Amino acid sequence: MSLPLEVGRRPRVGVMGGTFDPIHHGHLVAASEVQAWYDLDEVVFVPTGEPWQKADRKVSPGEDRYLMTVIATASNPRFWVSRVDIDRDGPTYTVDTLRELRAHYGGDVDLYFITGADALAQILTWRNAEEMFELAEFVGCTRPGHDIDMHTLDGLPSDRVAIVEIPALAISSTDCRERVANQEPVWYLVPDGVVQYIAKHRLYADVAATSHRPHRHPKGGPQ
Ligand SMILES: Nc1ncnc2c1ncn2[C@@H]1O[C@H](COP(=O)(O)OP(=O)(O)OP(=O)(O)O)[C@@H](O)[C@H]1O
Ligand SMILES: O=C(O)c1ccc[n+]([C@@H]2O[C@H](COP(=O)([O-])O)[C@@H](O)[C@H]2O)c1
Repeated sequence: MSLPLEVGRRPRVGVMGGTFDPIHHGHLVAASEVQAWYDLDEVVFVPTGEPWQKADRKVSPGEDRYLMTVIATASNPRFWVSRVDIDRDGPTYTVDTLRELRAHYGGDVDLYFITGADALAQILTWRNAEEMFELAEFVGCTRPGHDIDMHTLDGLPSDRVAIVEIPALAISSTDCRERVANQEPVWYLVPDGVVQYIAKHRLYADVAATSHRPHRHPKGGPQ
């Protein structure tokens, strides 16, 4: 489902694809910033079905990632969540996502695919990259700890790729999963409803934990 879009101009829609295992405030801030910068009518969040570039690690069931994404985005009238990727069998390719979304809007739409700027450097390894750039413009959000070397953008069509600086949120899903496994808080890193969903469904309990607790300093400091 999506909003009735503004009559009289070609709709502008952001596409925020991600594994969202779990969705966190870094994702939400990126989507919100790009929505504002590009005056987007709406942003559709698309949880990945089978993220083939993450095949070496365990990913939570699509239904859990979909529901957490719905919970996280529910309060924003410009955000909605699509099942196109989790309902498609086989590895998820963005070119298929963009084709399906374009069909959903009847073809007459400008799509903006929102991604971490670091991910842009890998984008030529994605399936049918050339067609992807015809289907959407790509907006890379700068992300703390992932400084972008502009040379990594060589080879990308400059008229279809933009970089947007967003407020620094040093949050990653990996860190959230490790915190849960280690019984450390994820409050305020992910939306409140997502904290509750993770606890209720006992997600990430078996993830290898790495402690974030402060080390006890021999001469005192935080206890
Ligand atoms: N803190 C953040 N700020 C801005 N963009 C982010 C942030 N974290 C992730 N992204 C971007 O959001 C998209 C979806 O990311 P994904 O679901 O893989 O989250 P992640 O935190 O990178 O996950 P993981 O740690 O499991 O690899 C990617 O394009 C990624 O670059
Ligand atoms: O199309 C591809 O080949 C491709 C390869 C890697 C990632 N993607 C997409 O990029 C988005 C972010 O992926 P990830 O793995 O960082 O969560 C998500 O929508 C993925 O489907 C797409």
